[in-house]
Amino acid sequence: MSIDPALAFRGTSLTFANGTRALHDVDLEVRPGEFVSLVGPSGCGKSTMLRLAAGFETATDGSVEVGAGRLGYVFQEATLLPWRTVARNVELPAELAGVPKAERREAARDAIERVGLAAFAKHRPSQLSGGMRMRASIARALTMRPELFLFDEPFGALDEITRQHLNAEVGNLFARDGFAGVFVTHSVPESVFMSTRVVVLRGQPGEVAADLPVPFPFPRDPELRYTAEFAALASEVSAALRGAEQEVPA
Ligand SMILES: Nc1ncnc2c1ncn2[C@@H]1O[C@H](COP(=O)(O)OP(=O)(O)OP(=O)(O)O)[C@@H](O)[C@H]1O
Repeated sequence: MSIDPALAFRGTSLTFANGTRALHDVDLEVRPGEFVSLVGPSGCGKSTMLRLAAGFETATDGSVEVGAGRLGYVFQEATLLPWRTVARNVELPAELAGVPKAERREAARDAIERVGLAAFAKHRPSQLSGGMRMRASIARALTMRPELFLFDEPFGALDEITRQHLNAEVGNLFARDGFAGVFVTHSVPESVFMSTRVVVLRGQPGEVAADLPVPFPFPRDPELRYTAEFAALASEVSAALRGAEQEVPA
């Protein structure tokens, strides 16, 4: 018996009201237990795909199906409220959803613990590093126990070491919780390290140019990055990306 996809784009196209064609006839399924990275040239529609999955945009042709389930969304910016502590920021989605106080405090405590921020729960965002703010943002999404977890280039502004730590931590969360993940990035090594599949898009309008499985088991050791198998796959993704960037837009 096949499992229903957590997310499916079926012949999906989106043209914005101003005439910009962002996506053209995209077919992509993400199943529970898959972590799919989207890479592609700037403007090829990666963020638009996440916004469609979250219901912030509507397809102009084809459909976007999201399996019945809870959604987590982590943005490029941590988007924390500066006047609230980490704990109060993390409990905000549950608060807005009307979850009773004791229950949402417990969920926030658990999520903060899991991203390694327990000692900073009472700090305000301005007292944290960029990496810690992003951890808080991930914890906030975790409180909703997402079955589909969307990441819009969350680590682009971080230094390389912090980024690699967070790559491994999100990988551990994925290995433990088994959500379906969709992760937008401009980094080829990050896409390979994080994913069970890398989807390369070309634009504009955005279309799927390549879909490459990544066979390494989870949890993944950061040292994986220095193996020959990893280098071979990363160079395959880079080649597909170079091909996608050279194509003349329609
Ligand atoms: N609300 C909007 N109205 C009109 N055009 C839009 C809107 N949002 C995005 N676009 C356009 O749609 C195209 C796809 O944008 P999108 O942000 O999805 O690309 P992206 O691949 O995520 O880019 P980047 O890698 O630079 O973040 C771009 O040409 C962008 O300018």
